[in-house]
Amino acid sequence: MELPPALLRFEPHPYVALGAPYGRISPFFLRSGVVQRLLEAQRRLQVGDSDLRLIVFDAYRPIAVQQFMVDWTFADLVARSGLNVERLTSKQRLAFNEQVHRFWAEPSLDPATPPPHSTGAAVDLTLASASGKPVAMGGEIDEISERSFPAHYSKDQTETGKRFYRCRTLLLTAMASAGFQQHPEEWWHFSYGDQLWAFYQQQPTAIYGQAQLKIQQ
Ligand SMILES: C[C@@H](N)C(=O)N[C@H](C)C(=O)O
Ligand SMILES: [Zn+2]
Repeated sequence: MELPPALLRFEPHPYVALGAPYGRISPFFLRSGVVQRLLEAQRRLQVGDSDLRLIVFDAYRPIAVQQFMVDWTFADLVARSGLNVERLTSKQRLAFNEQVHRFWAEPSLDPATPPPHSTGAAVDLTLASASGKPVAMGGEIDEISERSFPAHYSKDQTETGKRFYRCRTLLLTAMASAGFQQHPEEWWHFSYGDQLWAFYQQQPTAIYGQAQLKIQQ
């Protein structure tokens, strides 16, 4: 189902804005059981601070979009390093690929290993103020750096570091209380019922495989 209005979303959607090939499929689709849990996570969050909300950055990702984002991230990393993508040595190519795949799942077409977001059970999100402004979390969503590790600020004793860590902990606590599993290296990525969730929650199998979406007319 599409995200209900009670849950905020980033608009324009960041990957649609980059030209990712969604066709007429919504990037804000999620399994209805996952949406119910997100609403529960937002309720739990607001018990502690009624001014805070969840804001969804990304949800459903067809495999063609996963491939597009892997390629886009690779090209972006190379460009930021000042190198030319056409002139990379195989060693350099391998090193950039490693960085990309530390944060992005393989766009696998094998139904036995669906990328998390292709299941409709994974969501990238953050906290927002009551007016919908994203809260500073000490790093951007999708940032390829150690700042993305959930515990990055855990030992930072500066006032800003402590604030970032407190906000990340608020997000994690609300999401975990509704049954979500956080990605071990991405503070913004959570899932309920996919393979990553099953692995860390010690469940025998995932609940959800790759989602087969019907295009909305
Ligand atoms: C990088 C981020 N947007 C993300 O979703 N990462 C996970 C691991 C994925 O690609 O499924
Ligand atoms: Zn994600």
